[in-house]
Amino acid sequence: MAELPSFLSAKDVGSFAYLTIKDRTPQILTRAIDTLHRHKNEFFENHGEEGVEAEKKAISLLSKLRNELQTDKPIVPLVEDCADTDLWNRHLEYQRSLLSESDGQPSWFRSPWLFAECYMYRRLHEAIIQSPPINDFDVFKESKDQNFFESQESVIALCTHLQELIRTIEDLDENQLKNEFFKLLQISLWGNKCDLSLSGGESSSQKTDIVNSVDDLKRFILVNDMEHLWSLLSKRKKTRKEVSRVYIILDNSGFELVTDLVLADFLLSSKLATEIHFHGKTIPWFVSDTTVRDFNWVITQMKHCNHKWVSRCGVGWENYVRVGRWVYHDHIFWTLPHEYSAMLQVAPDLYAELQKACLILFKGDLNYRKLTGDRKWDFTVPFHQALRGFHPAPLCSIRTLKAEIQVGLQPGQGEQLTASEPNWLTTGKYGIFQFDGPLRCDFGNPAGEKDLGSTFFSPEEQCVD
Ligand SMILES: O=P(O)(O)OC[C@H]1O[C@](O)(CO)[C@@H](O)[C@@H]1O
Ligand SMILES: [Mn+2]
Repeated sequence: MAELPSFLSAKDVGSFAYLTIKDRTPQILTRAIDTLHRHKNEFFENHGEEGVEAEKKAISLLSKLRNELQTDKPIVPLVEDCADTDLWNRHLEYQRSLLSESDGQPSWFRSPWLFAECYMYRRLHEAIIQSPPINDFDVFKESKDQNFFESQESVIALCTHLQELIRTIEDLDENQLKNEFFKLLQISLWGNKCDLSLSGGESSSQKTDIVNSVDDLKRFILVNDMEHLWSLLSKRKKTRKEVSRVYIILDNSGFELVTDLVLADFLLSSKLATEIHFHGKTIPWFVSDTTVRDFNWVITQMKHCNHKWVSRCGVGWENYVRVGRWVYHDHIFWTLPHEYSAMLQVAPDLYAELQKACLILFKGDLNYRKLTGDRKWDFTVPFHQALRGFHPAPLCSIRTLKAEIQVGLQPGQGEQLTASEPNWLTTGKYGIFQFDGPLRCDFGNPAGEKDLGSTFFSPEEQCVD
């Protein structure tokens, strides 16, 4: 068997991974320290002197962390006992085992980028939980909320569009329904431009009219498997006897989350799905990723908004959650450093859960890095191959490109882009809908039993009618 390509790593001086570890992560830690400082009075009001002492402790732990990172110290085991501590420390052992004696210890710049970057967010979390009584404080909450408020106009435009669509949805013919599906998919794709870790935590909200920009942006979609998604869901709708679950593995809160919820609403309203299962993060992650608090906060904000259609969305979505047509899940696996090909081994319960889906949508760049193992694949390697056995159900990555990794391109396509735009992989300007899985519609029966790790075929390998 051919050897696997190596991991992206900050040891490649000048690479995007290197610049992230060198510049962006210390900047994120500095902002976290500033945020704690700014909340000092609030900590005092809520907890008295104890709150102020906790703030000092968290700041000193974060400064120490920043120093370890900037001086490329060895990566040390986690100390605080949590549900995931053992898995993290075992993974660190595994990283050690990959190095030869002359390589020394895994360190910030010498480790795989995916591991080092995830570890940074996990250590940041450790600093907070080691500082009671402020151990529940989310240092990124403020910027996530700000992103939502700054995107107000786009949120209004999007909700107005959705409510008008729902009003006439029964009158739409197949083709019109498909066009609307494609439009909302693309809005959800471009919503992924708004993450806050690429900008080092700086504001990155949606200010342009996204509903009317999708046609102009189409030329920036490098892999477009939207037709597969339509074919899968519409076929299933026609033949359906029972539930059709679509899983959305969420990425960023704020505007991106609204685009995902709008898409989720459309999937139910159009009867392309009967249940939506969202997966979020259990801890603050990559600055802007969605936790259960963010999920509930966005819906509540929308419900109380004084704009009629925004509030209509909020009320409807709260109701979907109440009646169980929208289900929110989280799992520690999503904030481990493991690639998804390890899920079956590391989190078999989550793998089994994902097998109940008829389609899984993976939002965002980090999910793509974990799907493909964050390796230096050739641009033309098939997506199916890069997934290395991760096939719980038909799946699609919806991602704007923000890391030096992309598979499944046409021969020459990547090279051409590199020649004309050297930074095409990392600016978020380009996007993909990359699908893997059978186009049969009999998957994802929650009651039906399936073998763990059943073999799937990529669309190229099967007859599609
Ligand atoms: O929110 P997303 O789309 O997963 O993007 C996060 C991306 O931003 C970065 O943190 C930029 O450093 C990438 O490492 C990461 O893949
Ligand atoms: Mn993110």
